[in-house]
Amino acid sequence: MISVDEALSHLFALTSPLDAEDVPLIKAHGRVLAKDVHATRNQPPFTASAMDGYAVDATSIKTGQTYEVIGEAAAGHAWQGQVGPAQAVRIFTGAPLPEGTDHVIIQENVTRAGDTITLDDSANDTPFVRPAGTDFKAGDAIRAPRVLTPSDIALLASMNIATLSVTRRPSVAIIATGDELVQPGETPGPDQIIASNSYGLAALIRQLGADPRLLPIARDTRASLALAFDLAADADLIVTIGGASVGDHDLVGEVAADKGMDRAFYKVAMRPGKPLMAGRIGRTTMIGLPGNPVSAMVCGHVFLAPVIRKMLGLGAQPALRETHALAKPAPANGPREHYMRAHLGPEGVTIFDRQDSALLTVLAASNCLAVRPINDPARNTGDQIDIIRL
Ligand SMILES: Nc1nc2c(c(=O)[nH]1)N[C@H]1C(S)=C(S)[C@@H](COP(=O)(O)OP(=O)(O)OC[C@H]3O[C@@H](n4cnc5c(N)ncnc54)[C@H](O)[C@@H]3O)O[C@H]1N2
Ligand code: MOO
Repeated sequence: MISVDEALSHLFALTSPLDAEDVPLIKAHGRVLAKDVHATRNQPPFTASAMDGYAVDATSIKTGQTYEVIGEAAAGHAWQGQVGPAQAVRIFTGAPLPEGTDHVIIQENVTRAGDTITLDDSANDTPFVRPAGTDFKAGDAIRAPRVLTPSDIALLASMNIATLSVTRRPSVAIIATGDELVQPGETPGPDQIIASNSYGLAALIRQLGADPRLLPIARDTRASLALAFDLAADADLIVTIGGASVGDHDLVGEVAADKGMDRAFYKVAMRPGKPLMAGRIGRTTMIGLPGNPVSAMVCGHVFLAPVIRKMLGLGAQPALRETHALAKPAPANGPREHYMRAHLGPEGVTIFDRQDSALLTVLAASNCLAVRPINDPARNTGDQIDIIRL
């Protein structure tokens, strides 16, 4: 058995970042920027008013000063001309400041009579202008790689970037295996259960920015599994679920070998997730996850997520860990790294008592995995412990 770190290194060696494709800005949210982007203009492109009021020359401002209002500037409608001493231009938020002005007096601070305004004593020193290029300047960069957020999309739009280069979404084929499985919504026989892992993993894969493809459930026969592998052949990543252990009906390893899998490893010193396997079939990486529902989901967070991030060009990093205090004592750990279902709250980390890898209710109640190193001794309330957020 190899360690979790060794398994991850093997998985990173099996995968490379995918190529890039161009997408319109409206489709770019959540995608990974593949090439640096440079602003094509300054923002604002001119010195702009930040308020509704009157544009004047700042040196003229004093209580009681009067100005003749000689024109109007609105957003999208600059006032052309030169503003002289004792003159002002009516101005609105977003309008370019006219020549000869560098200050906006907000309209609340003047008294207007016809075309004359008089400054109140409440006029202050704040210029209420946004100099050209205060937000960004032409040539300023947004660096790749980066998962594009809604804020990034707004900034890219402002930079006048209509199309951008993003990493292609990995296509991930999911093969659930087992005679006992039916799809959600079907009527199970008395000895059948519902395929849950495939749906949970598909959700995780989509959340990570990849495209999950659910294949029909493969039955516990070589022919059915072989057909599923053939259907998955054009995927970037094949994920099988179940059939990975040592039972007579655990055929995934054998059929993958028939399909030419170059196996990188089988079995990892972790709980849950021991019967994990991985390798390459042609150009496609294959990860065989254990069938127990919680095992499959934990392996999804610990292995699948870092692999997908690497394929997206986000680097080869294990799942992010944080350290928090235990809210409750934890028993000693054994010879496998243990990813314990737990809840992180204001009081700290509470590890659930029930850790059976078939309990999806416990997983759903968890918001993190508490990571216990091999042979970690018993821990007390207040001890620091590593967690991975779910
Ligand atoms: N003698 C041994 N038996 C087992 C060992 C072992 O080392 N020696 N390891 C155990 C561990 S740990 C795990 S994990 C399981 C994993 O076995 P498989 O990957 O072969 O999984 P299956 O036997 O196919 O299924 C296990 C369990 O999970 C259910 N299952 C499978 N697929 C799904 C799915 N898509 N959705 C929901 N549930 C699923 C399946 O019905 C079984 O109940 O092996 C132990 N045995
Ligand atoms: O390792 Mo199994 O994945 O413990 O349930």
